[in-house]
Amino acid sequence: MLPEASCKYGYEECKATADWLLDHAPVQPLVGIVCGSGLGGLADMLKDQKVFSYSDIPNFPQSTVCGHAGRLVFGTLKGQPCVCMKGRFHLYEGYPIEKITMPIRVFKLMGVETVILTNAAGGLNQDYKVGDIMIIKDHINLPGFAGRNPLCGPNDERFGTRFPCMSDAYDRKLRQLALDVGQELGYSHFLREGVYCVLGGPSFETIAECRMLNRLGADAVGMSTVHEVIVARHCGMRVFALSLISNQAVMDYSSEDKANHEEVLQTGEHRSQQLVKLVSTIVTSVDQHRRGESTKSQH
Ligand SMILES: O=P(O)(O)O[C@@H]1C[C@H](O)[C@@H](CO)O1
Ligand code: HPA
Repeated sequence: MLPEASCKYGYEECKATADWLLDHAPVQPLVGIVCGSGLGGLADMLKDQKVFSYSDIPNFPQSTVCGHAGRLVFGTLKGQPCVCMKGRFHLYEGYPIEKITMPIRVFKLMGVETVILTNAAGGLNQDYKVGDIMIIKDHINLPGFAGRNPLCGPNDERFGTRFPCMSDAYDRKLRQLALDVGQELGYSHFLREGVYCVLGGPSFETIAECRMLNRLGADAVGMSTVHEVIVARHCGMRVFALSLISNQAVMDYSSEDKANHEEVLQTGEHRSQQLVKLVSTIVTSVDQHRRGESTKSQH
């Protein structure tokens, strides 16, 4: 008998949701995008959209956070079929961890091969500025240290192996592609590569916590993404993730700065155009990349 939590958002529920969406969606997506706080504008880049409210999708959780609209958008980007979550779920909303990550498994069951995740994060690295975009090269799953991992519970082999590797979580080729694309677009001066640390939230970090996280090797701190990444890698999807440095984490006792959600949303608005351009160019290049790879493998 399986523990109750693992049955509620298990394979059958994810499959039912994926099948329902595929029945109603205009395209079968190959790329899945998750929009971070204030970054919902990313969904607007899709053409020929079909939009679903989360409340109309069977088994889907509901968004409760300002800056997360709660809509799933299907469409194409230069012919590449995509699905975009305009609104994600966080631990602090009170959802069980397997519910937060359920949409990622739905992506997989719809045929998504590459997942692109975005978030807003506080900058811990003293060289970072507000408005920088950090390509995530690795993460620290701090709740995981205390046993909060979305893969806890019985493992369903239909999704993946019991003990997935995470040292290669963030696809190296996609990271390089993003750096190349960023350079071509003239974004190198605000493009970084670093380590993202997830905390449970919803309270922002204390000064001592920020100092500790920075010493542990984190460049940015946030409240999402890592759980989705773990689930996406478990079921074999390629992952690329970006943090928008929406605020400087407060590291100094003489500082008067205070982290707040309004600033997070504002920075999202300011960088929205460049973020959309960067992600859309990456998505289009992912397709060329994929075609190139499959052409190569045929020879
Ligand atoms: O969904 P993300 O990680 O972008 O949202 C961040 C973390 C909190 O939800 C919120 C704090 O302002 O933004
Ligand atoms: N801390 C945690 N999460 C965040 C922050 C932060 O400073 N900014 C945006 N999301």
